Amino acid sequence: MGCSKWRAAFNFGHLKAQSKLSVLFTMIILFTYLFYCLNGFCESLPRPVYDHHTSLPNEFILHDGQQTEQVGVHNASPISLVREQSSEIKSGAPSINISIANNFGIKSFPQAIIIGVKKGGTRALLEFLRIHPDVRAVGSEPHFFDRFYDKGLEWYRNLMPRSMESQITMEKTPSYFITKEAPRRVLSMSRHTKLIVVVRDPVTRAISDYTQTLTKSPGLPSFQNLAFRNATQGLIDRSWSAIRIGIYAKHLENWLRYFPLSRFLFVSGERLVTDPAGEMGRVQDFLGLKRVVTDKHFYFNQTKGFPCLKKPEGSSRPRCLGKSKGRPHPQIPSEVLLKLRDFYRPFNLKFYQMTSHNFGWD
Ligand SMILES: Nc1ncnc2c1ncn2[C@@H]1O[C@H](COP(=O)(O)OS(=O)(=O)O)[C@@H](OP(=O)(O)O)[C@H]1O
Repeated sequence: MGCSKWRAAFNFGHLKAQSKLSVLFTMIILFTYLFYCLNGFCESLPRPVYDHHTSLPNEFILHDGQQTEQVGVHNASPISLVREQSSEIKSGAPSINISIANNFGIKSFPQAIIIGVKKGGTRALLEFLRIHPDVRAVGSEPHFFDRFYDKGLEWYRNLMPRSMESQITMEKTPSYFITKEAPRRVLSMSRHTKLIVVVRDPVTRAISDYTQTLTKSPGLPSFQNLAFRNATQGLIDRSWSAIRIGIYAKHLENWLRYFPLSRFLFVSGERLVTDPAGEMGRVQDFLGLKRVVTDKHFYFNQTKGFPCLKKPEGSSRPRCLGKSKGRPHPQIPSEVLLKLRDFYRPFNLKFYQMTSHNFGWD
């Protein structure tokens, strides 16, 4: 009798230990699975290409003529992100995409793109935006919608940094604004894409553009030699890209064939220098972001002659943009400048009308 009691007690104890063991085992499996998922390994499962537009669940979005159903919301944990650093902000050299391992979140198509204009202040805008915790951006210019479109949307999405549900993905490629096919291509990715254009006085922009080319090719003819088709008649050479890019009204007309004006934000390149916080306020409102980037993030660097960041992302030290941003321009004869101003005036006025915004270049 005593023996059978002891045997029953032993069996019960054995069962208890077994169930404890199985609970422990299940928990180990669960934790391992969770750990792997949080590190992004679950993402290697095949997934459809979809538009990350949280406000439009289950909407059908066009991808180059094909319809793809948007699949639910993303599961992501709110863990702080290590961001990519743009080398441009440090050295002024063309940006190298230094991707620091960050396996949280997913790679989404950009919901907002800085589409132009070249030499408008696009790098400054992107770096200022990257301070915002809800913005994830590619450091380098992907040039997908102009140069690499044949690589396909998946290639493009893979270039994007991982982002959380609450964050927006962005990129900047200023040449999109003047690329004829770009608006149709962006539309086929998502008609909800927000488009930001940083515009600057086209005359200063042209000189800035020329200055950049001059640093790469020091033997370049003078600005006036390139700007005029016939110097004596004062005929401007519109085929020169430095001139052509500044005809903003013409390029915008092309974009407006595909996107409504409400999808655009025009940022003043001049105000981005004189009042970066004010302009950033407009940008954050347009992107539906909390106004996190404010005047406390900027200081005016007298030596550089431009606003710099007090504490850019991933750094505790103040930082200015590199040497290629804010270069001194060559002196251009005043009669050349006058002719250029006359040339651009009607286009500028048209651009003011189209955007309902007077940028004050005339
Ligand atoms: N904060 C700050 N620091 C430095 N530079 C600034 C800043 N804000 C605007 N800018 C102006 O940005 C101009 C370069 O424009 P982009 O960045 O659009 O150039 S690029 O198209 O990407 O090459 C650059 O043109 P240049 O002055 O001709 O070098 C600057 O005038």
